[in-house]
Amino acid sequence: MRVLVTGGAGYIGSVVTAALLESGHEVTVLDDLSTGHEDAVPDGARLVQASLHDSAPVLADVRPEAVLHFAAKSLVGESQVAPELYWENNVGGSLALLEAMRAADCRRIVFSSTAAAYGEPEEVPILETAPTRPTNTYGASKLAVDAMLTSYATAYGFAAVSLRYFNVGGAAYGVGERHATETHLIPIALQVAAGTRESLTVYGSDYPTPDGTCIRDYVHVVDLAAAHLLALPAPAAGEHRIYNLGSGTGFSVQEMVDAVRTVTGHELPVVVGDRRAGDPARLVASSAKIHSDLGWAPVHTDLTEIVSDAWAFTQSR
Ligand SMILES: NC(=O)c1ccc[n+]([C@@H]2O[C@H](COP(=O)([O-])OP(=O)(O)OC[C@H]3O[C@@H](n4cnc5c(N)ncnc54)[C@H](O)[C@@H]3O)[C@@H](O)[C@H]2O)c1
Ligand SMILES: O=c1ccn([C@@H]2O[C@H](COP(=O)(O)OP(=O)(O)O[C@H]3O[C@H](CO)[C@H](O)[C@H](O)[C@H]3O)[C@@H](O)[C@H]2O)c(=O)[nH]1
Repeated sequence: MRVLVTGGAGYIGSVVTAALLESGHEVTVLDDLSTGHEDAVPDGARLVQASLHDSAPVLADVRPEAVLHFAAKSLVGESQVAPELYWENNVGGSLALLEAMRAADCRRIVFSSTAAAYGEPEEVPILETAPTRPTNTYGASKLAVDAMLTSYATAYGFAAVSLRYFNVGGAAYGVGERHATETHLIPIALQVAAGTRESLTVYGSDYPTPDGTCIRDYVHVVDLAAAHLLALPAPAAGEHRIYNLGSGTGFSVQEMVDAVRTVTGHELPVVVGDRRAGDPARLVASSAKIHSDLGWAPVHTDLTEIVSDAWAFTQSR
């Protein structure tokens, strides 16, 4: 297929671009390089540096058969203090993209949604039918785009899939997580191991979990890429599917610290700090739906493997 990947210079978008190229797809990346890197775009893909807001001429030129839409702002804390950036970029930008698709008669899309759409869960593992009550503007902006896709499927025959990622980790094809502003646990812990940061602050050790630290569901970016390839041709015209993507296993922050110590051999100084506002105690996905519909199952579920692959990337920089 001829595909357009928005956000293909970012962490997940660049890995999925490499996987698409490997499967024989023709890829154009649209990215404004606000948090991405030109050198992360895999060889073989064309980069057009543009914003989602200016995507119409790009769609008219490329005439893609499908769009994979990763481009977004995704810092939870920032979304709370500067919400306009999230409504403007994630919601306004996605609306501009959908309109550009409509004008170019491209009606197939896979969208990066998030576990943050659910907010504090009533039940774990989280099913797609769980209530969606985001606790931050980032999650709310992604949920708004999910709603947009449902209406574009109904009104305009879009074939759409929202993939709700849980915590993505690992690296592949020589690309990995690399942000000027880093908030995610694995890259921060690896910066400490690499000596570019002094210590890791664990946000709270008084949660109602076995070791008192938060539990998350870590999914390897390679498994995530495989899900995108399966999702791309799956929906019929007029259909909007929503799938969770996680490994189905929860690991605590403390277990992650232990894994990073094992993989890197670094003592990893840790400071126990206050809870971070809006962090649920336990987020674990049920990915049963995508398993039964598309046959997806995560393969790289070992925490050590996720951390090792991210560590190899960190060391390669
Ligand atoms: N990393 C995770 O654990 C995680 C979890 C759930 C969902 N997601 C979602 O997955 C997607 C990719 O996340 P990531 O971690 O790779 O982030 P990233 O910041 O590395 O990548 C996002 C890319 O989009 C580009 N971009 C942002 N706004 C743009 C705009 N208006 N026009 C054009 N390009 C723009 C950035 O330059 C960047 O290259 C995001 O939509 C994010 O919300 C990520
Ligand atoms: O320096 C840090 C960074 C994180 N954490 C903890 O580590 C866990 C993971 O935090 P991340 O920031 O790596 O990830 P989040 O769980 O906050 O966020 C992820 O899951 C969200 C769903 O709630 C969204 O999908 C979001 O896009 C995605 O990055 C949390 O318990 C957090 O409190 C620390 O203790 N110290």
